[in-house]
Amino acid sequence: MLALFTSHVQCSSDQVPLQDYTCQHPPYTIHLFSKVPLVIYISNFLTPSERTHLQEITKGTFAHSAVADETGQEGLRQTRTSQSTSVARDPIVRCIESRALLFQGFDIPRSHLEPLQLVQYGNDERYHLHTDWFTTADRTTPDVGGNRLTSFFVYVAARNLTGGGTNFPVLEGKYDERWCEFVDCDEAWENGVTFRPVPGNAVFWQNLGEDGVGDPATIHAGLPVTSGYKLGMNIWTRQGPLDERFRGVDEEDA
Ligand SMILES: O=C(O)CCC(=O)C(=O)O
Ligand SMILES: [Fe+2]
Repeated sequence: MLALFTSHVQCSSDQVPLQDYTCQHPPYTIHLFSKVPLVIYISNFLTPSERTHLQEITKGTFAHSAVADETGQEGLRQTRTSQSTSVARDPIVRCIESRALLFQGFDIPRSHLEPLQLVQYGNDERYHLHTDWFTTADRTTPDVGGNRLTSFFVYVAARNLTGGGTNFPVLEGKYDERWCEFVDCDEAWENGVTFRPVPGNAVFWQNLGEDGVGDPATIHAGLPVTSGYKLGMNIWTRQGPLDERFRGVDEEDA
């Protein structure tokens, strides 16, 4: 979460020319996993060229991820050993933002999105059980748009990856074998559900109930990467608009 508060706009000189770019959404496929909480697995949410672009524009910008403790203090914790970075907004990133907004209907403005966050994991790195919604009032003030209404965790890259699935211990497993393409069917029944980190795919879920209260059933973890490399991306939608201070200035909004 540190990234949100140190968000900055970078323009690397080796960026591809974007003048001729037009935003086109890929024909992704949705698989409704759970209605309450709402959990949807999405295939082909990102195109291969978007995945490459995200890696190129964030090269060399990763720092150890910070998490907030119960008192709302940011700190480097053993709970999260991955490295993260905030993604600067450019036309391709804006296209991915638009897709995430459209996925949720026509009613959510761009100002409700936090800057996209990339998270990378090497060997033995993980993110222990947590919720994406905050439990303390000082993390959900109006200037940051309140709490996190929804999350997408998008798999951007996987190189020689074993482990590294996204585990929801409270969700119930499924019986139909077709789920095994998206869910780790070797996971012990009592461990809940582990989504497979397939590059381009994503898991979407709703953190808050209709009453705006955080749903404990959305607790999840990034399981340890037992070999290889995993790169993911958080797209978090707040309940309301974030201040420019946290979102970064967006010329297109002017
Ligand atoms: O790495 C994952 O699979 C999940 C990461 C996550 O939950 C987060 O960054 O909030
Ligand atoms: Fe998370």
